[in-house]
Order: sequence, then structure tokens, then C-alpha cells
Amino acid sequence: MADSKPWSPDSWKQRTAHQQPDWPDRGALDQTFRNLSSYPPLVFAGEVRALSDHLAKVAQGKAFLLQGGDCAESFSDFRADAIRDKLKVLLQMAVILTYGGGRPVVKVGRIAGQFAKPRSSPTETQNGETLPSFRGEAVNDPYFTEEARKPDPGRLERVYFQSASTLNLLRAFTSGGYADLHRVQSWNQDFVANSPQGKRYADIADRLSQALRFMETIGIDSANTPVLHEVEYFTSHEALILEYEQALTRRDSLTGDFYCCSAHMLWIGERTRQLDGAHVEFLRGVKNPIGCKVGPKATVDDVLGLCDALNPDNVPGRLTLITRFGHNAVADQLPKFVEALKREGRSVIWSCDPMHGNTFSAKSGHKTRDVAHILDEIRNFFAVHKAQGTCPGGVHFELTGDAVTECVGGSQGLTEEHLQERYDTTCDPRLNAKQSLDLAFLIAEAIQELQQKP
Ligand SMILES: O=C[C@H](O)[C@H](O)COP(=O)(O)O
Ligand SMILES: C=C(OP(=O)(O)O)C(=O)O
Ligand SMILES: [Mn+2]
Repeated sequence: MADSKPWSPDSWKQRTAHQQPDWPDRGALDQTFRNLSSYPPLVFAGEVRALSDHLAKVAQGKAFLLQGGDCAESFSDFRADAIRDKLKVLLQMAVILTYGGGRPVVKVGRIAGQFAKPRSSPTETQNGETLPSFRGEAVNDPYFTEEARKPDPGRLERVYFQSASTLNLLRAFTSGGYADLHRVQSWNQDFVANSPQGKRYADIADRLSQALRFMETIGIDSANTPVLHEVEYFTSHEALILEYEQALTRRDSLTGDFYCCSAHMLWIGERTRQLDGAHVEFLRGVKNPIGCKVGPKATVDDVLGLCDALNPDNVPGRLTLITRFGHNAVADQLPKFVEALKREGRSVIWSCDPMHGNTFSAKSGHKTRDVAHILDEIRNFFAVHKAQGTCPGGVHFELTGDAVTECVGGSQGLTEEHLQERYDTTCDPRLNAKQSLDLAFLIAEAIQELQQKP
């Protein structure tokens, strides 16, 4: 590491950690930390290195990053079919983007560890009663009672075990035949299959199946071509509760480097990316690829400072800047960052989070997002990169495979009236499977446009 300041897995403790729960029992937290430290890692250094290699290609414009999943995973909604359907929708989006965009897609779920939430306000008031905010099920319960909202460190162990179980199923799906490209048609879910998005997807899937049959007809041995039968799928979450992340950090016996083995990729949120803060300190020392959110409050100096701290050796793919300005602000705000990093020769992956700058309250009080705004932010993100000659490397979504009604718009035509029908999220509104496919087609078109000469 070019940075000469010493680092250790607990050096973050010398800095201020923002957005931390007010744990009532530090002794219980210490015990949880000891337990987690003794448990096996959830992911392995070799897998993390494979992701780093793929992300290096993204940074060079040779691949595209697709990251998505729940805003917050939940203990109560812990079902095999929900995990499978989140995987399916990401696989479908990846097929659309690979087919339409002509670049391999690196698939990273917000899954198997995405349980902790930073909040705008430490408290929430309902009917005159004020309680601590819900901070994700790693910390407390969404139910609005004093008992439910009390932070409980024992939850961190439940996060670990639920993440292990989720990963186990994901590994089985991705390497056990389910993600075989010959099954591309079967990823279309029943409730999506008859929709315009589902039919458009089925059309691509047909063409892929024909191509596979053709390859087999001319004697290409598809049985021995692993890329057709297995899919590489990586996990990620916001590294927020640093005791949890430190407890799962291990030194790799092969290289001597530290890896945070709670997920393949970790990101720092918009509210915890202070240059002198604990989150930047912790993540600068682990070898995992790191994401960092960049929102409207960031300055160019902040972002250059983040590059210095998190990627001092300027390694392509090490740092993904996940921009989330909002559809009204992105065209105005993004260029100065892109220009500065280009001028300074900094290698980053530019990824667009079109969700977090576009949240608003519906008349009913539900937090929602409009697919039109999401699309607008993505289009502007692509336009800025086209104008600057830089590479739009990826997208970052909050989505689910379920037929929820949390975001409005899309070709399904969801309106604010539909929000009461199926609003299941415990934090931010997610795209449902149809809205996710809508966006994948539109992004594929944006990539094609970008590839056309001006
Ligand atoms: O997921 C992100 C944040 O936790 C979320 O957007 C914060 O929402 P809030 O503004 O309701 O606290
Ligand atoms: C908290 C999140 O985003 P941000 O830090 O960009 O607000 C999130 O991705 O859920
Ligand atoms: Mn969110």
C-alpha cells in the first residue's frame, strides 16, 4: 500500500464512526464480536480476487457492472423463493445487458449481508410518540415499540447465519445447474412472462437458445464449457457496523493481505464517507473492491481525497464511485467530478445509483421513486460520460424479484394508488421484476447509443 500510515483491523477505532447504533450493552457487543471473530469466513480471498479481476475489466471499459438487491434484507422475509427470484431478475437483466450492450456483465447482489441502514434522522415520531429510528435488522426491529427499536448486538450473529444460509443457496443456484444458460427461458417468472417486458426477454432468450443449439450442431462441446453452465455471482453490502466487519476480517494465508470476508465487495455510504472517519479508515486496509457513494454534498476535493485514501496505488477496479445525485442534479453535478479525476489520471469505475437521489413521499406518506426519474438519471449519467469520453461502468439498483408496488411508473403503469397494494420494504422502495427488466432494456439501448459514433 502506498499509504504509509499504519493500518490494523481495529485502527478505525481511533476515528469517529458515524451512524452507529447506541448499543445499550457494550459487554454483549464485545461477546458478539468475539463469537463472530471465531466463526468461518463467509467468502474467500480467492473469490474476492476473481471479482477484483473482473472489476479491473470494467474500469477499462471491457465489462459492465450490475449491482442490485434489497435496500435492507429482512429476518422475517427469509425464503428460498425470494432469494431465487432476486437472483433470477439480476440474471435476466444481465442477459439483456450482455445481449444489447455487447459487454460481459459482472453481477453483484446487494444480498447476504445487507442488513444495516444509515438514517437521515436518529429518531422517528408516530402519533406523538418518538422512538429510535429503525437501523436495519442488524440493529433493531422495524416494529414501532420501544422494545423493538432497542439495539440488540445479538442480531449481528443472526445476520451472519442468515447471510451464510443465503450464500449457500446462491452458490447452489449459480453452480448447480439453475443458472445454466440452457435454462435462460425459465428465468422468466410467471407474473412477468406475459407482460411486454417478459415477451421481449423471451425473444432474446429464444435467440440465445438457437445460438446454443447451433453451436452444438456444429460440434462445439458445450458440455465442457463451464461459462455456459455456471454463473459468477458476487455479494456486497454497505459496511456500516464496523464491529461486524472487523470481526469477519481475516489475513489471507496466501498473500498476507487482509480481506473482509463478510462479502466480496463492500461500499461506504453517502453518510459515512468522511475522509477522517472510521469507515474510510477501516476500508482502506482491506483488499476487497470498495464502493463509495457520492451524492450532492460531495466536493471535488472530497472525491480526490477518497481516491487517495482508498486507492493510493490507482489500481483499476479497486474503487467504484457510485454516484447518486438525483435526476435533476446529475447533468449539472457529475461533470466536475469526471473532469477532475480525468485530469488527475485517477482510475475509478463510474457507477450510477439512480435510486437514492430520487426518493420522494407519496400523498399517502409512502416513500417512493418514479421509474421515469430513475431512467432520466441513468440517461444523463450516460450522456455526461459520452461528452467527457469516459466510461459509464455500471449501475446500482434497489430491486426485488417479487411483484411489489413500491416504485411508481414503468410500462406496467403503477401509480401512487397502487402503493398500498404490496408495499413490503422495511426501508427504501424497490423496483419490482417488471420495472427492473424495463430499465435493463433501456440501459442496453443507452449503451448501444454510446457505442454509435457522434
Ligand atoms: O437506504 C438508504 C438510507 O438508509 C435511506 O435512504 C435513508 O432513508 P431515510 O431518509 O428515511 O432515513
Ligand atoms: C444508504 C444507501 O445509500 P446512500 O448511502 O447513497 O444514501 C443505500 O444504498 O441503501
Ligand atoms: Mn436504500
